[in-house]
Amino acid sequence: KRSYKNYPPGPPRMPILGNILQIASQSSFPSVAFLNLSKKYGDVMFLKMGMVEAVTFNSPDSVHEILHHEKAIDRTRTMLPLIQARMYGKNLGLIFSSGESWQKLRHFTIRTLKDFGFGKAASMDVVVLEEMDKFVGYLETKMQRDGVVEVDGLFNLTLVNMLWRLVTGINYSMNDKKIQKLLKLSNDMIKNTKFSFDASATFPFLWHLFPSWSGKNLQMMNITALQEYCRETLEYHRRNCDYKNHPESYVDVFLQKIDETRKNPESEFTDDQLVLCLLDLFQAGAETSSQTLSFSMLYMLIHQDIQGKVQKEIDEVVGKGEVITLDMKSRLPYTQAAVLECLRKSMVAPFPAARQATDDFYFRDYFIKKGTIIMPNLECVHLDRGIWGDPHNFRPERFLNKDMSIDTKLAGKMLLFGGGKRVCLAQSLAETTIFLVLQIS
Ligand code: HEM
Repeated sequence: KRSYKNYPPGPPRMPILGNILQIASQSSFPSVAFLNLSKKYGDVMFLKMGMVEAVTFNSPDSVHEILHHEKAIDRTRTMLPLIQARMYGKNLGLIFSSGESWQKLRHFTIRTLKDFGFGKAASMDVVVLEEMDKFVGYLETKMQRDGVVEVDGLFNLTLVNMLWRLVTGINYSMNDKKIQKLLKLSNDMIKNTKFSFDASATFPFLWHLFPSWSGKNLQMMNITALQEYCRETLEYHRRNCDYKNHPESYVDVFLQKIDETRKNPESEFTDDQLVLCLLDLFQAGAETSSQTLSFSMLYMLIHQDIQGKVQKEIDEVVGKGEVITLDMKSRLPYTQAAVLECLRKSMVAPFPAARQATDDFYFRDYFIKKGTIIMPNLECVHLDRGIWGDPHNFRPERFLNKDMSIDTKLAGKMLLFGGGKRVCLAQSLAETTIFLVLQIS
């Protein structure tokens, strides 16, 4: 029998279910449920969800500390069958991989994408403006034809195109049926994976025993289709591009690396790794930014007065017939503040992909056992009264100093992109595209 001595406090556990019912009774959003429970049990809280043992962190200090903790860097691939299947049962890719292989691939990916203009003002301006041109054209046609557009997922393709031009060199049209289907599959997959209550995580044996009921069949179908698409992309480049002499994208440089290291059985650069890196960039890149933009659009629609102030500032700075570019950012402080407030309020990923304790350790006076799932609740930071005063209000002015400069200290308190060594590798790209896309829309 497990002894829970010195573990962080938490609600009493029921046999088999653990704390699932207590969590579900609080809210269908785990981040809100954890925050509510933490008011009674403390900011660092032990929870059992079926077979999963987790520690959640629900205050800005504890979240910050655990994100940077050296024993909480690894992800949880080994215990989640869905993630295992996604990674062909190996330690592959960028999001769920760990150890030296993850470190090398992360480093390679950041460096290579930067070489192709990732996050650089001049190249991002061009890519974003071209894609937004296509987007606006698509919107106009759709409005003329149907009279309405659905905002959910509206930005997905535009954002994938911005990213995919750097990653693969491919540029899809807004009406491309194949990419639309893949985006839908990816979207469905993310929506169907609710970590805390997902049978694949909490009761893996149910997932295997009842593949249809538990959603296993559907998830596996989606994941296989996405993996195949990434493999086709790789093969297309191998057959049709002069990647050896003129690499024109991340995929081309990766293929060069595969060739260079082919004789080394320990090499990180393999076909499966490239498939997983593409899959990770595709899934992480499309959904998060797109959801953030959809929410931002909603906030702007609800707060017409703020939208009016943003428009006025843009009209004063950007001349007639001129297009907005990143170098104008410093002359648009109110607009910057409004974008920051949109980012603070939208919080589309309240939990980073879960991490796992690599070893036994003590956090404050609490014992955390090797293998425990680590769940920092990022949302609690964005809702903290101590930091924001009135966190539930939409108020861009909070980010402005008296002299209309941005309060960078306050902006730095946001944790939308996680933190520590596993911080989102595309933070600057995401912030840049969101700033430009919002202003152009
Ligand atoms: C608004 C947009 C975005 C948000 C809110 C977001 C948020 C996050 C968060 C919270 C994490 C986990 C960090 C941690 O564990 O501390 C993460 C990781 C990651 N994100 Fe993003 N992200 C966004 C856009 C993107 C884009 C555009 C890409 C693609 C280029 C991307 C690629 C990744 C990858 C590959 C990781 C895994 C990094 C690692 O484990 O080393 N993200 N992101």
